[in-house]
Amino acid sequence: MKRIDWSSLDAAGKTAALARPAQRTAGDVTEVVRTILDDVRQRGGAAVTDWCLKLDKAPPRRIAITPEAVADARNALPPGDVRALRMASDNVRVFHQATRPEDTPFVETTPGVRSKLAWRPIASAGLYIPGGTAPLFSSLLMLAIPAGVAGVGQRVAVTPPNKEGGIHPAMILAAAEAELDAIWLMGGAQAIAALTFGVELEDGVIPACDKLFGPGNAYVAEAKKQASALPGGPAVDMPAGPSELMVIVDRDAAPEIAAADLLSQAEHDADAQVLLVSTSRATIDYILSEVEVQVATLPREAIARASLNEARAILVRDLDAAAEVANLYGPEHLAIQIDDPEPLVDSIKAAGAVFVGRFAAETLGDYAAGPSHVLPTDGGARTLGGVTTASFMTTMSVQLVTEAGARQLAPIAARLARMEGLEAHARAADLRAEG
Ligand SMILES: NC(=O)c1ccc[n+]([C@@H]2O[C@H](COP(=O)([O-])OP(=O)(O)OC[C@H]3O[C@@H](n4cnc5c(N)ncnc54)[C@H](O)[C@@H]3O)[C@@H](O)[C@H]2O)c1
Ligand SMILES: N[C@H](CO)Cc1c[nH]c[nH+]1
Ligand SMILES: [Zn+2]
Repeated sequence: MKRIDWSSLDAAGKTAALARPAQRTAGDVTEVVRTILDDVRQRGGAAVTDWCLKLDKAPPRRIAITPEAVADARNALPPGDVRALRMASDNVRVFHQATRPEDTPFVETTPGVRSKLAWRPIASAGLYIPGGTAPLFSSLLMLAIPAGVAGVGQRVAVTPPNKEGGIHPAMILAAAEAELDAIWLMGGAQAIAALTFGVELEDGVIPACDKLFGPGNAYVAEAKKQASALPGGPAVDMPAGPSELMVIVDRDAAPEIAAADLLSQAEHDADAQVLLVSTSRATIDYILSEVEVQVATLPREAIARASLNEARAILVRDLDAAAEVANLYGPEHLAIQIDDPEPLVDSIKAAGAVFVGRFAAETLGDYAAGPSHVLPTDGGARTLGGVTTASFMTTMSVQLVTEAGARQLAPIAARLARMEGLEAHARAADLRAEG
């Protein structure tokens, strides 16, 4: 872990200290992804199949979420796993139902001129569920449930096959909880390409989707970025790449808790980044030695250690400086483990999700608290929030004008139109002013 003394840095030094590390996988990611997207654009389903075989050793496959498939999946899991999945789904659904945006009331700006904002679901959403190194069925809940609550017409979910070319039973149960009728086994940039262009495959047709959602590794994140830049390409939710966690602690923090939280995100990916920020050098020392103890016991030790190479331990003078670090970095997750955390929470302006207090483990948010864990990485939190039902919706204004309203407002609009030199606009307004 790199150690940084924040108060010794000038502005350029601070920016450099918080720069995201070059991703280990970065090398030729841009070019590889461009090649895959071009190929799928030109050759459609045949190209998707070739890339799936080449990269994931299994052809794309449609898994129907039938009652039999769900029963098999349930039988394959211990009852406690099934209950946990049900509880997580319920919490995600309850949270998203309660936070689904509603139409605003009408606002009368001029007597007889009333407008409101109306929310509408998008028609189709492509949902990418990561599965390269772990089957993240929790991400399925975090995308497909909010999309369903929003009322999206068509939800198309994709996830990579496991090492045996199959699917984890929990993925099927999660799909059933989210009321999906199918999930496609395909991953990486080729899956994003399929959702972008729409393709015909042996098992059926994947439609081109209006907007693509979901987290993923560097290939997936780059593919979403390139797809959205294509003329007429899909919208995308946000950069949601390798996981990030910043933990802010004071001298009273529990080292084993802070260390466990840092490792919980480090174990995601060699490219994940974790940062520790503290007002106390001694606390940083305790936590770093605790990280060493705990990492050696993890099944994904190698991934976590690779991630820790790019971790940061930042000593700050006070909590104002800690807020400065957080707001400059804009972490995907921010955990605040200090005495009296509320004032610091108020000064945070850029984070995907904030976990307040020692009991608020980031892991609870990953699985079961309710809000979606699909959150912006790479500083996206400075301008973007995480996935919500609103991400699957659009607003349109609805404008109602009475005759009396038009008499008052049309002359103003006509005048402004003529000031802009737009005579046809002005005449359309004039006709209303005349009644
Ligand atoms: N920001 C968020 O909200 C959030 C949420 C959950 C997970 N995540 C992140 O999602 C990521 C999941 O990554 P993952 O790798 O386990 O699964 P993944 O599904 O994102 O990626 C696996 C796919 O990558 C492709 N791929 C792998 N190596 C390749 C290569 N050399 N060339 C071309 N394509 C290649 C394969 O086709 C494979 O199907 C992690 O980084 C995790 O931190 C982020
Ligand atoms: N921490 C991830 C988001 O960065 C989400 C996740 C899924 N499963 C476990 N964690
Ligand atoms: Zn996680």
